Amino acid sequence: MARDSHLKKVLGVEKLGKIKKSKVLLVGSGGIGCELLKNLILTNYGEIHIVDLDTIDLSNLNRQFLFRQKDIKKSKSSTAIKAVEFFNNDKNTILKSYHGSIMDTIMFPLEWFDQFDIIFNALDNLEARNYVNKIALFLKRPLMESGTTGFKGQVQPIFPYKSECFDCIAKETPKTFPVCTIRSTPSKPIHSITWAKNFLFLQLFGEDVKEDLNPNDLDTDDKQEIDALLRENNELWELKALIKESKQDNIDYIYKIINKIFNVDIQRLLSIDSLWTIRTKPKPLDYENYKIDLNVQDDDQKLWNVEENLSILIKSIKSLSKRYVLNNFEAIPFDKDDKDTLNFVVASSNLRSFIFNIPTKTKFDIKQIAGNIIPAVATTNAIIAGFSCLQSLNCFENSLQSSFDKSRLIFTSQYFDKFVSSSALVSGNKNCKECSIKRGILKIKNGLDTFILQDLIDKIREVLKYEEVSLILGKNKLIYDFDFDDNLSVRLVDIGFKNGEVLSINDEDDEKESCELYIEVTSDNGDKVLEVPSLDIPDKEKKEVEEEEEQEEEEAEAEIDKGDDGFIVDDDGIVILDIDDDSEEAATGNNKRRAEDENIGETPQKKKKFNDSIVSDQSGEEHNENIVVID
Ligand SMILES: Nc1ncnc2c1ncn2[C@@H]1O[C@H](COP(=O)(O)OP(=O)(O)OP(=O)(O)O)[C@@H](O)[C@H]1O
Ligand SMILES: [Zn+2]
Repeated sequence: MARDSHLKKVLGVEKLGKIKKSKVLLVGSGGIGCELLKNLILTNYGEIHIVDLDTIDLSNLNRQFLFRQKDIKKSKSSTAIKAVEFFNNDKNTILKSYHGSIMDTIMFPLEWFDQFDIIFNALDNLEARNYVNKIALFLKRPLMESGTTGFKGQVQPIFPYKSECFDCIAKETPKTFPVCTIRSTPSKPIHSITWAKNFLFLQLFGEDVKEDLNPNDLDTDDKQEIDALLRENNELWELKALIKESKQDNIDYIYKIINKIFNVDIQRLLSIDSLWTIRTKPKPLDYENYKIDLNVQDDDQKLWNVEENLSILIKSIKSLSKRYVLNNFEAIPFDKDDKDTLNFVVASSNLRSFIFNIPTKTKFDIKQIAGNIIPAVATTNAIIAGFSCLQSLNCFENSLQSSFDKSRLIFTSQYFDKFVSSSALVSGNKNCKECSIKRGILKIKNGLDTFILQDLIDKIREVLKYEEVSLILGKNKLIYDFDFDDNLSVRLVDIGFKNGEVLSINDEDDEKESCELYIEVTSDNGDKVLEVPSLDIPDKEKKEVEEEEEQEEEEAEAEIDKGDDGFIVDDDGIVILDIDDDSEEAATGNNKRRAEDENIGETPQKKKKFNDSIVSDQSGEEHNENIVVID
C-alpha cells in the first residue's frame, strides 16, 4: 500500500491507473531481464508475461539475482516469477512465464503478441532482437530495447513508424581479417590468436574435411606467396594424418608438427622477398634450442616464455590427440573452458607472436579474446533496466507525438565523468529495410489447403492496387514474378505458406513501394477466408516528395525546440567508444597487399576471410557516435 501511494505521488493517479491496467511482455530473463522484472513489478504494472528459452547456469548467479544455486538447470522464466513473488506480495501484478524461443511462431503467433501494450527486450542476440522489432512494427506496439556489454549500455525506446526502429542503424558485423594477414603477415596479437583458434586448431582437430583454398580468395597477387600457402595447406593435411596414427608413448609426431608450423613454414614465408620489404622479418623457431618440461604450470596470469609455451603446446597436443583418436576422429570443438583447447590456442598463438615479433598475452587475456567474453557488469544491467522501466512510462502520454517527444535514448559508458548520457529520439531511417515499408496481416482462415496462389495474387491486385508483383516468402524464397508463374495453380499450403511466415510484395513496375504481410493462419468450422489488408501503398515518387516536406518540417521544428526536459542531456558530448577503426574500406586496383599494410583497406572483391569473433559484439548495435551495445 505504501508503494501504491508513493507511486501515485510520483506518477499521478491517472498515469498509475493506466499502468495498473497494462499488460506487458518481457523477453529474456537474464542479466537485464531479472532486474527489469523487479522494476516492472515495483512500478505496479498490471500483468507481466516473461519469456526465456534457457535454463539457469552456475555462471548466471553472480548477476541474475533472482536465481540461487538450488535453481541451476531450472527454467529461467518460471524461476524468475517464483522469486519475485516476494516483491509482489499484494498480488498487484499478474505474472505468467513461458519457456521457449520468442521466435517460435507456434508458441507465440502474432495474435499472442497483440495482447500486450508494451514489449520489453532484454535479449542477448541480434536475431531475436530483429525478430521482436519486426513484430513490434507489424503491431505498431512500443518496444523498449535494451542491451549492455561491460560498462556500455543502451536503452532505445522504439515507437514503430514514428521513431527509429532497431534496424534503422546498421549493426556491426563480426570483424574479419584477410586470409593473408592471418596466414602470412600477422602484426597484432589478435592475428596470432585468430590463426591459432580459427585456422591451426581447426586444421588439426576440426572436421575431417580438407580445406579447399581457392587462390582467388587470398587477397594477394604474389604467385610465390599463393604457392607457399597452398603447399602449407597440403602439408597440414598430412600432419593430421600423423595425429590419427599417433601412439601415446611416442611424441615424435608432435615435434614434427611443431617443426613444420614454426620453422619450415616460416622459412618458406621468409623466402618470399616481396613480403618483407617494409615489414620486420619473422624468426623461425627451432624447438631443439629449448628445454621441454611437461610438468610446467599453465599459470593464467603470467606471460609464458618460449620454453613454457612450447612445453604447454606439446602437452595439449598430446592430450587432444588422445581424445581425437579415442573418439574415432570426431572433431573437437574449441571451448574456452576446455583446458586442452584453450592451452593449445594460448601456446600456439604466443609462439607465433614470438616469431613475428608481436607482444604475447597471458592465458587469462587470450581466454577473454578467444572466448569472445566481455564480462557482464551487474551494475550496468541494473542501471539499464532502471532506465528501460523509466522510459516505458512515456508510453502513457496522451498522444504518440508526446510519447516520442518525452522519450530519450539512454547510453552508459565506461567513462565515469560521462557515465550516463542521453539524446532525443529521431525519426526512422528512410532507407531502413524494416520500417520504411508498410506492413499488415494476411489472414488465411480454413483455407490454406484450398486457396491457390492465383487467388492470392488477384486479391493483392484488387486490394493493394499493384499491377504486376513479385512475391518472396520468408527470407528469400521467390514464389512468383513476371517470368516465374509455375506456382499459380498450386495450393498455398504446398508453396510453404504457414503461420508466422512473412510475405514480401514488390512492384515489378517499380512504381509503388514494397510491403510485407505477416501470414496468420487460423481455423474454425466457419467460412474460408483469404483477407489481404488494405494498406494504402504509396507511389514511390509521391513518397519522396512527402519525405522531403517532412524533413523540412522537422528541421524547422528543431530550430524552434532546443530545450531540454530535465534528463542528463548530452547530445554533443556522446563519447566515442573504443571501436577499433582499422575497418576494411574498399581500395582499388591490384595492389591489395599494400592497401592492407597501409591500413587503407583492401579490395571489396575479397571473399574469404577469417572471422574473428572477439570484437564482434554479436548482438551489437552501433549508435550515434559509435556507441555500441549488447549482452
Ligand atoms: N530467442 C530467444 N527467446 C527467448 N529468450 C531468449 C532468446 N534469445 C536469448 N534469450 C534469453 O535472453 C537472456 C539474455 O540474458 P543475458 O544477456 O544475461 O544472457 P545469459 O545467457 O543469461 O548470460 P551469459 O550469456 O552472459 O552467460 C538469456 O536468458 C537468454 O536465454
Ligand atoms: Zn527502421
